[in-house]
Amino acid sequence: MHNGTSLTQFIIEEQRHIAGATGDFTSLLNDIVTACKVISHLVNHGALVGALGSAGTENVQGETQKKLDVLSNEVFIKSNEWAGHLAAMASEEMDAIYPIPAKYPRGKYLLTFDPLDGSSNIDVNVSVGTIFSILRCPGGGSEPTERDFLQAGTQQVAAGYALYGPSTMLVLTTGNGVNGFTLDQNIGEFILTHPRMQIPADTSEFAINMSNMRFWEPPVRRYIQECLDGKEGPRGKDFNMRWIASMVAEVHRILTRGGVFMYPMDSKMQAKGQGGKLRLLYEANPMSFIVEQAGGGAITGRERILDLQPESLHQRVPVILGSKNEVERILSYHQA
Ligand SMILES: O=P(O)(O)OC[C@H]1O[C@](O)(COP(=O)(O)O)[C@@H](O)[C@@H]1O
Ligand SMILES: [Mg+2]
Ligand SMILES: [Mg+2]
Repeated sequence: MHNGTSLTQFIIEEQRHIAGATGDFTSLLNDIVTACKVISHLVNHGALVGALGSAGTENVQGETQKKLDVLSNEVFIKSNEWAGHLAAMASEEMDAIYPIPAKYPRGKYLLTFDPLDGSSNIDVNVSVGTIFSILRCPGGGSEPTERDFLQAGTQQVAAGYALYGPSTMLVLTTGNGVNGFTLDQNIGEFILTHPRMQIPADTSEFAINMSNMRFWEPPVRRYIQECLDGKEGPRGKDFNMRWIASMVAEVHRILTRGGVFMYPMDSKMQAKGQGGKLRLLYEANPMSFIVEQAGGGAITGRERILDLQPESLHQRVPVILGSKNEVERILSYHQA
């Protein structure tokens, strides 16, 4: 595929290599893309469309929802519930699964999504995103259940994210590499600008929320300390640090120039009985699929994320992903 190809064209081409894919998959992806375009408009217009501030409600994770969390969730539901490709959806902002209402036909796919990622950055005009993952519904989709969503990340048919930054981009994998598209606001179409994205195996850049340092496990503390020791330390080279607090923006930086992103397990979360910060089904799994398809690695610290068997819809896991050699080094520190 050459630069300048539209996303619509690209999706039709991609469908050709997916076993059993019919037009359903193509138009499902197009509906998701439409939802991201609408959310991009809301993000870009912020206060002008009343999209800033708190919604005054809490989601199942006990987090205060932002207006844009709720608005983006509604946009995703409205764009994807009517066309007959889905059996059900699941979202960060909805406690239970959302079976497609009886007034619409049901289809063979399941969609999980984080409608607005990086919510703490909305009101300060820093890049945010949307993350999504597509699964097949066991049993064809007539009576979908929560259990149907609890599939290992290796079962994903496709995954992607939209990044609402200086430009709006969409990055997608269907298991055949990773491609990035930029929204041409003039024609309202995503255009292929970043074909076959690859993550460099080595890096000198790490991303972690340092304010949690005193709660980290020894392997993570050792890895970060060695990065901070730089040239004078065992790594023999200096490292730079970044933390945007929007997972989508961190992963996009890593896809573009390498790096390692870490939201590891820590004693504060353990004390709360929490399995991590980020959610397996609609953050860790789709991002791990994309990162692995771009030549990187994605682990919990001790295991490959895509091999995990999900136990619940909003399950949280530790996430360490990015440049392959760094991720393998961090894995070895956990195994040591
Ligand atoms: O506030 P912290 O500890 O920096 O955490 C930031 C992390 O939390 C998240 O914002 C969680 O995602 P949501 O905004 O979708 O809830 C990630 O995007 C980001 O990596
Ligand atoms: Mg998120
Ligand atoms: Mg979110």
